[in-house]
Amino acid sequence: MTSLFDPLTIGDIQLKNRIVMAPLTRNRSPGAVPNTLNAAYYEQRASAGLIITEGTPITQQGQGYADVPGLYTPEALAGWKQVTDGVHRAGGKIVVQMWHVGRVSHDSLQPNGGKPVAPSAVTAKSKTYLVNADGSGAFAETSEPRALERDELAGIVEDYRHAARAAIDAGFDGIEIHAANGYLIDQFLRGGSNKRTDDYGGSIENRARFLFEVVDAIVAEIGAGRTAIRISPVTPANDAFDANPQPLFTHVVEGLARHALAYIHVIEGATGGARDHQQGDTPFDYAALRAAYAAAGGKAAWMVNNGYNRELAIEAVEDGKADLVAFGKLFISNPDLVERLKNDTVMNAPDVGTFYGGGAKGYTDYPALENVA
Ligand SMILES: C=C(C(=O)O)c1ccccc1
Repeated sequence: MTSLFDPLTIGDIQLKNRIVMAPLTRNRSPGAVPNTLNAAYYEQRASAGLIITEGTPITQQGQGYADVPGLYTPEALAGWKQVTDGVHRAGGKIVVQMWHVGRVSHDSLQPNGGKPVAPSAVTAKSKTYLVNADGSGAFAETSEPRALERDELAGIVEDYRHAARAAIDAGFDGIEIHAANGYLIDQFLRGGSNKRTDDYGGSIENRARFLFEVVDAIVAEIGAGRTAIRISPVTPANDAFDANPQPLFTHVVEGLARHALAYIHVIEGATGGARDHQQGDTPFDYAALRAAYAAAGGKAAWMVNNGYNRELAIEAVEDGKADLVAFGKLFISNPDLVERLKNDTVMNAPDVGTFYGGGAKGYTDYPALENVA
């Protein structure tokens, strides 16, 4: 029987276990440049089978929150090289989550203070995180976006391709395309945010077109075995909504089956919330989604996330419902989570007040077991 603690090869990447550090925004990279504190934080967690970095914007246009690390300047790429070197020295594997926030942004973060971009000029009922002149951080209403012109889309696909190449050159073992949580790619997918009347809007096929163009470009650049994707079929995060998610995401995974990707990462339910959250008339059927992916020839590892504890995670892998389980908050407060799960030991409780912004407090100062008196 397969165990959560067994090794696994996903695409071109060999993992020592099936426990994944989920992408976690922490807003601790001023100037969008990863720093030595970030490197220490990730290195502390290198016992994970796989680390997925926090969301990392591919361009300034794709930046929606203050002090998140980018993937688009030489300084940031040098900073990421520090991170990947440290994780590899500690025996870990790490992929970067490539992020374009679309409408979930603020004019003050955009090039020349312009409007954020989106499939349509529909403002997200959401907030983003800004850092004030005095260094204090605060959440602010997202700005009204402008609709992307059709002839701008190829340029953004090129930005994803270019960033994927830069990520591999910075030492990452692969990349995860952020297609979840109401950000740009998800905005194209969902009917609530995509009101386009061209061939990128309307039908499910049209709304998924941009996603597949991004996936195809990245696979062509770095190979399918280093490419993965995160989706969130029913999350309401960042005002994401679609009235009929099952056929929409069935079409998405059937299209993804064309490539031998490393993994498919699925957020079950509302991100950070109820696992049984529902959008549309019927509960979402995750088993049917995976079955549709397999029926279309998909062979990538299946990663699940949201609200998993030790028991649920062990059961999901043993029952064959998942190949990998991603943990978020538990990895924030337990750098040695793998050991704690393996030995079923006590866990450090996460300090919600230090999730976003700040320094070492609530970031690199959580004790590992050997440091617990
Ligand atoms: C990248 C994020 C996501 O995927 O939801 C995020 C951004 C800000 C705060 C929490 C999470």
